[in-house]
Amino acid sequence: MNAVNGASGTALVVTGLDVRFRLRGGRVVRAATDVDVTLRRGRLLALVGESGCGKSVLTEALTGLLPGNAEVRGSAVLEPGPDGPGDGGRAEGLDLLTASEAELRDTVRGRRVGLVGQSAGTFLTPTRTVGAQLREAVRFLGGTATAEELAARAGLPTSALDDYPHELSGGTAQRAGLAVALAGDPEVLLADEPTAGLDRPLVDRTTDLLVDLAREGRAVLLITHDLRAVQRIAATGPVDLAVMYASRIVETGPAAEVFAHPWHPYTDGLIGALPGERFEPIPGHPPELSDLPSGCPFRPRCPHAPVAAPAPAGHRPCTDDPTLVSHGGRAVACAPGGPA
Ligand SMILES: Nc1ncnc2c1ncn2[C@@H]1O[C@H](COP(=O)(O)OP(=O)(O)OP(=O)(O)O)[C@@H](O)[C@H]1O
Repeated sequence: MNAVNGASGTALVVTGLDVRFRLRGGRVVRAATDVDVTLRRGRLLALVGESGCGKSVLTEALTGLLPGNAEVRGSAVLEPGPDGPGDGGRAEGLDLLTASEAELRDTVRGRRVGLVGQSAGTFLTPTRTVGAQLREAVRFLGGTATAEELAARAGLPTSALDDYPHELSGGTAQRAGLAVALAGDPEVLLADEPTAGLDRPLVDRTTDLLVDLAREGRAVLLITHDLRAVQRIAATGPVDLAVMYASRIVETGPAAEVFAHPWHPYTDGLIGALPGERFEPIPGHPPELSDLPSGCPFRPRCPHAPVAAPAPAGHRPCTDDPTLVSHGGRAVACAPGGPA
């Protein structure tokens, strides 16, 4: 195992991703708007934002699992693997948004892009042991690791290989799901709320594992509501942060830097709401994605918006522009708290 050993560089580049759901009656839900995200080998990208802002839709778009009423634009290029062109001999990368279902099934899902979901244990077949299912996943995906090696990699006790899924605790089931996701030795790992429902020590163990998997050379996307968990791993790990609001990324950058100096007022509000920080919730609610305002969707909740007083000393005036702009290794929309 470990086709990814110590790899670095870009693994997956999402550019201008738009996802819209057309509903009966003509209503349109904008679940992703002009999303730019880069996953790098050797790093974990934590994607945070309030419920319903479009985080899961991103992973569904990347794995070709969006429902039939979705309209998708943009690109999501899976770069050639760390060992060169690899699957299909492609040197130019594979756009996951236009790849055929057969290509995604036969060369991408599980093999190059692994998926870990919430309650990972629930997708395991109830009538077969975890070990049997792990061995089958390795065979099917053409992996080389043994079930025991995968268990060790995912922090799953070897004794759990003889258990049936219903015999696993929540944390052990989550690690079983992680072991299955690693069966094809994917270079990209998408983890959507993998710590939901776990207690704090298990949250810490799971997030530490994901950081370790990134350190080995994988590109890891962690979607979570748990900003506190991200703050903890950001202190020492190779962790980037992307903050999503109302279908748009509003700020990205190295997580430790963003936590120390958030530029976007929404990022500042999320961090300020943490226990140990100001512990103040952001007033108001996110807008309906089927009724987004023009300009900046955060404007109605923003303390720096034009309706409020003129920009306080040391802050730039609100631009009402939701476009993400790069500043060095970071990018931010508007940024009243950002670089002058
Ligand atoms: N098939 C669908 N048809 C219509 N709207 C959808 C569909 N799937 C998702 N949505 C909408 O897209 C938006 C984004 O959903 P998504 O699940 O990505 O949010 P999220 O940020 O992951 O939320 P949470 O943190 O609660 O999981 C939501 O408003 C959701 O209602």
